[in-house]
Amino acid sequence: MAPNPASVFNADARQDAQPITSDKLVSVIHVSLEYRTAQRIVRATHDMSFDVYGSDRFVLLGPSGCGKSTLLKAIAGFIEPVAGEITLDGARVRGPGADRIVVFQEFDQLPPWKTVLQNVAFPLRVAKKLSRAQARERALHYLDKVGLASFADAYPHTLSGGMKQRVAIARALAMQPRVLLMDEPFAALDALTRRRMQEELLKLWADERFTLLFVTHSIEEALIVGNRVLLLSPHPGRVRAELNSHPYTRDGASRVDFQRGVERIHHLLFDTDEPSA
Ligand SMILES: Nc1ncnc2c1ncn2[C@@H]1O[C@H](COP(=O)(O)OP(=O)(O)OP(=O)(O)O)[C@@H](O)[C@H]1O
Repeated sequence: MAPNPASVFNADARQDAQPITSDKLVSVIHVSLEYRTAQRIVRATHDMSFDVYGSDRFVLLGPSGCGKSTLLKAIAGFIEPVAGEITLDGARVRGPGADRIVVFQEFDQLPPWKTVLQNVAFPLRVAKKLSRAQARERALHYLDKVGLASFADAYPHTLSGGMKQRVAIARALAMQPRVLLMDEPFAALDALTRRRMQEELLKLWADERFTLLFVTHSIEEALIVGNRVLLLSPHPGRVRAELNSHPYTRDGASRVDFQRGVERIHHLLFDTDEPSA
């Protein structure tokens, strides 16, 4: 992808908005993805390229059908490209692995027969081969990070949607993946909880500096969560633009700046007459 993408904000803000590190972690190189059914072939993405750097909060943003989820599944290793390749640390992605963990939108991603602690600890024992005590310790550490240490013995059905998503995030982070993949993780939450979860995610990121690849169709969410935002157009999904974002504060100037960013992205996504960057 272009090394110097446009900034949605003013020139001063741009310094904040470059990739966080220079370590190229995930590369999507001329990737096309398809679904084949008995009746037809659906091309979900066409010739897409971009790079995600270590500690990036990289957002895929676009309207329904632009292939965001498909792309995330391909990076997770569940779908193989029909053209191009995806690499992680320079090695071709050939299937799923514990180095890429996905958090989905659905609240039912936690086995209901396991407690919160067991939900977080179990994959650590299986995939990371930690002892029971080590897994418990690490699970409790990440449950504490998401504010749920006191719910360790609760079962998922007793938790709110936001709490379930926090458990899913703790479970993913506890695995310490190379990339955390999130597919509209807050889309099914009410607006207030969604906003709080976005802030909590940013706080977690500030503590842990994990690499995040986040899918959303909300422009506001993309600007809040991401430091880099890839805009996609649909049918088939293609890269429309890559933009930098930057952390914004609650002061008036920042809010105006934010609103301008939202409008600019809206224009880039939906108007055929694109303004120059
Ligand atoms: N299992 C499937 N079989 C056939 N076609 C599919 C399948 N899943 C997705 N598609 C098609 O692939 C294209 C991309 O879908 P995808 O779900 O990746 O888009 P998206 O940007 O994530 O959309 P949304 O925001 O609505 O989830 C769409 O045209 C969709 O109809």
